[in-house]
Amino acid sequence: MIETSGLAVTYGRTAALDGVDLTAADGRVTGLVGPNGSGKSTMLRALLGAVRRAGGTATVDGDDLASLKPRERAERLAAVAQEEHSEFPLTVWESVLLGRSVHRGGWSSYTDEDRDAAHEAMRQTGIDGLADRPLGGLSGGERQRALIARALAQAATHLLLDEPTNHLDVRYQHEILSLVKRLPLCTVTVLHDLNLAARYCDTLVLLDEGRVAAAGPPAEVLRPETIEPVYRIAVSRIDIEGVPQLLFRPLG
Ligand SMILES: Nc1ncnc2c1ncn2[C@@H]1O[C@H](COP(=O)(O)OP(=O)(O)OP(=O)(O)O)[C@@H](O)[C@H]1O
Repeated sequence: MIETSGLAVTYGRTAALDGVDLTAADGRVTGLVGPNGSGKSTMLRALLGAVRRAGGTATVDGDDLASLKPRERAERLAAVAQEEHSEFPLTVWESVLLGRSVHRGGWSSYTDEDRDAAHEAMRQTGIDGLADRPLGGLSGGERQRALIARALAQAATHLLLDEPTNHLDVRYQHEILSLVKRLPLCTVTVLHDLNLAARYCDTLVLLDEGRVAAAGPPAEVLRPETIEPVYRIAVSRIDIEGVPQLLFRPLG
């Protein structure tokens, strides 16, 4: 479980997060949604310990994230950032295997268990056929799946994803999110697409200018009267098989 209370992060004079409370339960997908600049990526960075907190608390399974050593943090939290560019010309297989490095001390070599975990992560994300391809030569969608495979190979108990459907075609958007939903992990994911968020997240946290505008099950958060003032666009909602779906009206 990941919990934050009153979490605050500032960049210089900009308050990127201001008093954010979040509870992400085990075995559930928690979606971070909100307009551009509302603080979603900063929230993930704060959970990874990549930005300093200006206030509040952030815990993973009850332990203060700031107190964890890098290796302990990596054993608990795996992350896929929005854009990752490697300086090294790795193949997909080498990149996924790197997810196992957290379990290896110093220069020790990979074990059969590491290789099995890497194979399984590639199978789950549908990239087994790409093992020998250079990471730099993949399409955006293939690359995204390879990065998710590396995070799965890490076998952490908590997964942090920053727009995992970016670059994916509609079929893979659904495939990746349905995979994420099936994982027995505590997942926190940034999503821009509110209709995908409605379908695959158990809980949503709607951020607006660094504050929580609404939090709860998608059906409660995705109300037109909540969404319209935050995104500044008119919205109609229909519910399909109990899942809210939003239609946005053209501006002007
Ligand atoms: N490194 C930085 N230095 C200064 N300000 C930053 C930095 N990173 C983010 N910000 C500011 O912090 C606020 C939150 O940014 P953040 O990237 O967390 O938002 P976001 O919701 O992820 O946005 P997007 O949907 O556009 O990716 C914005 O006002 C942004 O300009």
